[in-house]
Amino acid sequence: MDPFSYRDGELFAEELPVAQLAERFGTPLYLYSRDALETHYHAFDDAFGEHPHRVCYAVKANSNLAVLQVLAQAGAGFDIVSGGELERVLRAGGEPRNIVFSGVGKTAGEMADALKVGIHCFNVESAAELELLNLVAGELDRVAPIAIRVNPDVDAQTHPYISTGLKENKFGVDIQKAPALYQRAAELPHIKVLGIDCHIGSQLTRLAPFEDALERVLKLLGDLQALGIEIHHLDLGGGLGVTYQDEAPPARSDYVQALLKHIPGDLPVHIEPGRSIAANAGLFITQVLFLKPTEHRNFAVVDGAMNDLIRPSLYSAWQEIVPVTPHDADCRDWDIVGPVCETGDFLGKDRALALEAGDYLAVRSAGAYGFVMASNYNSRNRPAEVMVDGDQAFLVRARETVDEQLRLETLLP
Ligand SMILES: Cc1ncc(COP(=O)(O)O)c(C=O)c1O
Ligand SMILES: N[C@@H](CCCC[NH3+])C(=O)O
Repeated sequence: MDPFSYRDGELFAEELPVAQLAERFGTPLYLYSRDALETHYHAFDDAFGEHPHRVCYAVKANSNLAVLQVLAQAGAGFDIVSGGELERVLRAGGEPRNIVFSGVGKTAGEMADALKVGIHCFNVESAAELELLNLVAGELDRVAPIAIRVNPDVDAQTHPYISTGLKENKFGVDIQKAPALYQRAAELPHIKVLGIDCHIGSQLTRLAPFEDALERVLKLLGDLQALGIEIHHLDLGGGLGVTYQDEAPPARSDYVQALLKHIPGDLPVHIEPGRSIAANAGLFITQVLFLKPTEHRNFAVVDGAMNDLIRPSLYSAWQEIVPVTPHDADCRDWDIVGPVCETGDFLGKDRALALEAGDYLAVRSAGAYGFVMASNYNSRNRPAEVMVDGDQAFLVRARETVDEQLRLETLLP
């Protein structure tokens, strides 16, 4: 069920009118639905049935502490890519034994912190990282549990910036070279081989690339077994797409079933979904400041900008923009643009809307890769974040202030 739907001509977030929330918390504003986060997580979790698994939410998609708390309480594991994300998960009540650590550039300090709290697994992305992890674990007198992230060289058929499983991408270890690295790992005294890891990209809307990658991972599994290297889980990454416009990605349960049908026996499976849990659990709310029709284009200048939500500018991503309180003003095609001094600062182009200054607009599917990619460009304060739970709303991140932006800077003596 869509947590954001119209009732009596007004957009609601769960049981609350969005316009009321915009008045109460100000704009620009991110709104999240607790129910949607839980529903999306459970759709993955339930689809595994009795099959041993972990659904490790990819924290990078939306790392607000309250979002992590909701998912931790629902039983989620977490996929992290930095020491900052580790700290967030721990503060939100996530269990270290359900954390996997991905990323091509883990530092020795980040490795040590993750080892000390006892995370489940490091997803190692290079030979050099493996050697450093062995050293760091040795200094702490621990053994680091690892999977090697392999790059299977499959085309994820997604935007080139978010495709990760091609030979030319920086991620993972060439799957052909993985057996040798596993043999090296097996020799290292402070490394324990646990699994094989693979993540081929984001916003995938077809099952075929996932199945192609899995086929290659299963071939590697056989090769490793023949070498006497035991594998205790497969981590198949994240990447399931969502509907922004007219994409029709597979249902979460069909995706899990499609993977499970190839898995031998009850070999545990991990997945790392981010977008498919968070994107459609969030809205970005902005207010029209000025209407500026010109001979060439009609601009609606809003108070939200590329620094708040960068996906349209960065990837030419299309996200639906809807009126919070639709009315009968004259309908035309508007470019919804922000106050930032960049031509690329837009949230949407050519959107047929009936607009007046002061209207609130909602950008849909904004719960993933929204706030987390926000910046202070043009010295703009980052927006507030609110979690809606039924008929209650909680401010889960206050709107930033200029003082907070300037706190770390000093004038020269
Ligand atoms: C290693 C890894 N796991 C999981 C994810 C989450 O991807 P998505 O949000 O597309 O599910 C990403 C991002 O693409 C990633 O790099
Ligand atoms: N930030 C990207 C997704 C990146 C995926 C990270 N591995 C987006 O908004 O679509």
